[in-house]
Amino acid sequence: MYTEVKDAEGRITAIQTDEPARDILDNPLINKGTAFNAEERKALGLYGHLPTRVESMQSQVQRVYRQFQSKNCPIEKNIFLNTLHDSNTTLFYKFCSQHVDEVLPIVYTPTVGDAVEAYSTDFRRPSGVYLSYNNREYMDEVLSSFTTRQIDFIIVTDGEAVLGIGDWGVGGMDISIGKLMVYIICAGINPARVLPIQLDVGTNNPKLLDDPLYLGSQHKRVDGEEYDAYIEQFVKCVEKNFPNVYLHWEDFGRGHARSILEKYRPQLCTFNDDMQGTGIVATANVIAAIEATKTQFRDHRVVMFGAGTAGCGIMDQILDAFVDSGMSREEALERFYIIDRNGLIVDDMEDLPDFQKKFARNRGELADWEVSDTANITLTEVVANSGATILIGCSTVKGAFTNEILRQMGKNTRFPVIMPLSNPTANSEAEPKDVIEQTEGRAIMAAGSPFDPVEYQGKTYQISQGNNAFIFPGLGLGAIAVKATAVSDGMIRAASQTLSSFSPLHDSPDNPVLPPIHDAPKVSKAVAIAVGQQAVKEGLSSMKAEVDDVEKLVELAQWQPNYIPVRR
Ligand SMILES: NC(=O)C1=CN([C@@H]2O[C@H](COP(=O)(O)OP(=O)(O)OC[C@H]3O[C@@H](n4cnc5c(N)ncnc54)[C@H](O)[C@@H]3O)[C@@H](O)[C@H]2O)C=CC1
Ligand SMILES: CC(=O)C(=O)O
Ligand SMILES: [Mg+2]
Repeated sequence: MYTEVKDAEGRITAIQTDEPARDILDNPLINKGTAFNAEERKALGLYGHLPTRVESMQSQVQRVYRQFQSKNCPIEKNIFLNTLHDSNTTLFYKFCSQHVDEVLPIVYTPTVGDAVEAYSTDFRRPSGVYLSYNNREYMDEVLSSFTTRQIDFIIVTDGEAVLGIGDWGVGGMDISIGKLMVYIICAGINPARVLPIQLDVGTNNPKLLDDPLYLGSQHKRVDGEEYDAYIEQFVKCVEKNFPNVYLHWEDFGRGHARSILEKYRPQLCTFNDDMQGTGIVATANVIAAIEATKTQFRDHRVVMFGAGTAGCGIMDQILDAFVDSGMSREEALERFYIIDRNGLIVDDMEDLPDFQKKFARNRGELADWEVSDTANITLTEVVANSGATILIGCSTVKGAFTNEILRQMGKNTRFPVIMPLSNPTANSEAEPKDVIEQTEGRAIMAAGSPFDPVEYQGKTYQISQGNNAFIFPGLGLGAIAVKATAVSDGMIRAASQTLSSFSPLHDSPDNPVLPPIHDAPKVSKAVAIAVGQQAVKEGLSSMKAEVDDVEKLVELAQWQPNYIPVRR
């Protein structure tokens, strides 16, 4: 056991522990390895357990960097960094904070996708909380065992729709862990106060069902009423054991993501990253693009390819932005088109889910469109007939934005907004190089995963990473800083407007739409302050005292990856 010693304002100033020497070195949250100084080594009984030389943290970081660089491929780097995380968490985050550009693609998209797929074959040690449907009677017991420390954040997944790679069952644990790392790198969430959780309800992935090494429950996914009851049990246990927690849902399947959020949003401080986080980033980009190109919302037509959790989540928020600009909802909806597996969603299609229905186009309005099959109107046809100015992809379909489509976007408008957002890199709807070339360098673009800059006609184009990583860390930090009781639409709008205000497009339409990803920590702090202020304004802060300085609360809630004294 260890306890945090805090000053009057709640900053952690020291760690007090009664653990034996070996346990201290095995506890990643307090271990400093070779950086334990002489005084600590003496007090904690560490002599003999460490090589003689006392190192500075910076010297440790240099060694980590050498070792990191010596790894031959991204997945080896991922394994190396996760091993470091599990042995010395503070050093891991210090290293990450100094090498954000190099580290994010390794602990997050795209490499985390490979780690999820290889979860069972590459398994080394358990990490996070596994809640199995088959052992559901122990759920409360398991969660209550984590109440010895303060938990501010839970990220939970059931692994059904991980990034764009599909159902990876228990391997989804690595996406919960990877996202928490992004929270900590970008927003300075305290790593001792987070809990990654995987709800193991089985898998429908035939490869996993046949794999003798698969580590999850090897049966088809539990669904329907049993699934809903399991989620209800989970939420109740979370509320009971962690009453003030921020509950983040990640990569649930299309059939569950939205219904879970809608059900629990009124009662919990909760957030769905794929729907809401992605929506905030895409909307921020659209707002920045419209402002920078000095156009009006009413001049635009928005096409979404892939009308699932992220796609419709994005369209909901862009719709709100159109309405905020002064249009009626009906007028705004006339400018929206969503496309799924059966082509453009039209109101005479049967069995449309509610989240698609509201964007369905009236069949009569399409009478003069030139299409080859009215029962399946393709993306190419929608882009040509609608005069789309904004094209977004959340379909997982690599290369869906063909050169013909990209060229048509360039014909439709001077500055087309093109966002192939599917992850990981291999699922992107378009290669940035094609987007730039086919639109003669005029596109305002963002992709979901990181891409190298593109050279075109003597100019270098930086490719923005339109990923919810720009938002969820700051949104979460802002919410916990003021002890928010909910994540309201107002807080979401505040996040989107703040991110938009950071857009380099405001200086010139030739600039990237988003700042570089290494600015995510700066952006996250600003987002946190705006979100916290909005929560206070809406009466959603549960702080006992009146809140007058949200910036200070945000700073107090932030953890820094620095060693602090450890003593007996
Ligand atoms: N950049 C970012 O921050 C984010 C990106 N995403 C990405 O968006 C993609 C989708 O994720 P979710 O919405 O969670 O999945 P989802 O499964 O809910 O949605 C995907 C949708 O695409 C449709 N689709 C599949 N094949 C299609 C085809 N050939 N033509 C038209 N539609 C097709 C599916 O029917 C489904 O409605 C993933 O690649 C994911 O990585 C998701 C969240 C955040
Ligand atoms: C980024 C993310 O949340 C996704 O691709 O699912
Ligand atoms: Mg996701």
